[in-house]
Amino acid sequence: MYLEVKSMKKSYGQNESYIQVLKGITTGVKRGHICAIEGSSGSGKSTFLNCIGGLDTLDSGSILVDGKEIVGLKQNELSDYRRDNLGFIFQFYNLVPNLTVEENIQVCEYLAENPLDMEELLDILGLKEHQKKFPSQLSGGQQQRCAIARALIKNPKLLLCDEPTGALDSKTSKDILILLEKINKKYGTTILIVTHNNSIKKMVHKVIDIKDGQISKEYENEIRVPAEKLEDL
Ligand SMILES: Nc1ncnc2c1ncn2[C@@H]1O[C@H](COP(=O)(O)OP(=O)(O)OP(=O)(O)O)[C@@H](O)[C@H]1O
Repeated sequence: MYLEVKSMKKSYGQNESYIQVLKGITTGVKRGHICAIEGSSGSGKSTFLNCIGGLDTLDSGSILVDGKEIVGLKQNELSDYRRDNLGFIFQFYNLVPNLTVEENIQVCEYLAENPLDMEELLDILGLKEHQKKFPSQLSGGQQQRCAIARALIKNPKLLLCDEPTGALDSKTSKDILILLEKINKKYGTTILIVTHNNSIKKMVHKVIDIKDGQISKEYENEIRVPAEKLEDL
């Protein structure tokens, strides 16, 4: 297993506002797999992803990433972990508005020890002709491709995506999913995708269904549908 989560518990607030969000999640994702995390609104999907990404801390439990325990790391160790291992993609692209596409990606390139080739990445993501543009001059899909390029330039081993197609139309969503599939094949990136969309479940290696802070169902797909063939996105 590339990712191993054991008895993950997480709560927020105190007294009347206390809420136990994750109630002891134990699961794992194999190296190089794409995994969909699904569940109804408020079930704890983003919290689960944020804890794995070191953006939030657990109450108790363990998270092993490539055999390394990340629970209990100090802030600077967590920053190193995120910098060296992780890429993040969110529903809203979080690009820096006064930097061009190229510059938005370069910000992360400088932080990386072994960055991917910028030209190759721009080519794969269909961004070459847009590299000198600012985010406001791009469509939603183009902005998301830029956000993906920014997450990928450092060649992260683990890519965490929170509703990556949540703000996109069906055609653009498919393009983004085809790209994620391509990246997974080409670089062997392990990818976690939080999603509300039932179609995405068909293209992934594994599905984890979270209900009320617990895993209600998890399974591996024996046959995967290529992103290109997905319907109802
Ligand atoms: N920082 C926080 N402080 C207090 N409560 C929080 C915090 N973050 C999340 N929650 C609560 O935890 C619960 C789970 O939230 P989470 O965002 O993980 O759910 P989700 O399954 O990703 O939902 P959605 O699909 O709507 O994004 C919700 O009830 C939410 O209000």
